[in-house]
Amino acid sequence: MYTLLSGLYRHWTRKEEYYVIIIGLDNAGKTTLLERIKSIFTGVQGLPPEKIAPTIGLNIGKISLDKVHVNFWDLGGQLELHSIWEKYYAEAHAVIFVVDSTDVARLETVKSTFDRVVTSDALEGLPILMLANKQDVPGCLRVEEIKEVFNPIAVQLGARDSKVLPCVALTGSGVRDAVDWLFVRIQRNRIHRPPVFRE
Ligand SMILES: Nc1nc2c(ncn2[C@@H]2O[C@H](COP(=O)(O)OP(=O)(O)OP(=O)(O)O)[C@@H](O)[C@H]2O)c(=O)[nH]1
Ligand SMILES: [Mg+2]
Repeated sequence: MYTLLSGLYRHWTRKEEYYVIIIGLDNAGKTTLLERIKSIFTGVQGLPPEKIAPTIGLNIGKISLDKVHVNFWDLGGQLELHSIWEKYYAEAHAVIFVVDSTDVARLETVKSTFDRVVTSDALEGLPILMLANKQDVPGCLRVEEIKEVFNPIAVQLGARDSKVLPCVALTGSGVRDAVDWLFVRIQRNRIHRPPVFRE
């Protein structure tokens, strides 16, 4: 009886955890986004933008939504760091791919990088959210223009959930919508990539 009750108690009180990787080229605004997510969802002020340096290793953030923990892994975007991303794919439940909407010169590099990400076997079926960041900068690529560029690649996305959303990581505009969109999709995809359960 005791075993049954303690088993039920453990079942009820265990916490579900999901992992989201934040990737994209260097300077896209990934760490700024992570700090903004922390500020919005934990109420604890994240690092101010002027204190954020280029990421070499990994930055971690954790938020709770409806008693579910969502962990964010923000990885460095410099080209020589891209091979490290793959080490996190197997444990990820979703991908946020951040694009610098002002960086027209590197669109081809963004395309080939995104192409490698969406065709990676380890990420197959996972929700992918592309964030068109820095929408506050006059003259930047608008979401519709970015969608046009990435539509040919999106064909390879198959039946998985994917979306392009605008955001301004610097001010937080669009960040809540982005996380809300992702949260619904990772839960919807839980049969294919179940959460981690923590006691
Ligand atoms: N105007 C504007 N600038 C932004 C925005 N988000 C980030 N930035 C700036 O872009 C620069 C790079 O931001 P980071 O967050 O360090 O970029 P990152 O993608 O983490 O870069 P790596 O760690 O090198 O991969 C910083 O100067 C930020 O202040 C935004 O929404 N608007
Ligand atoms: Mg960074």
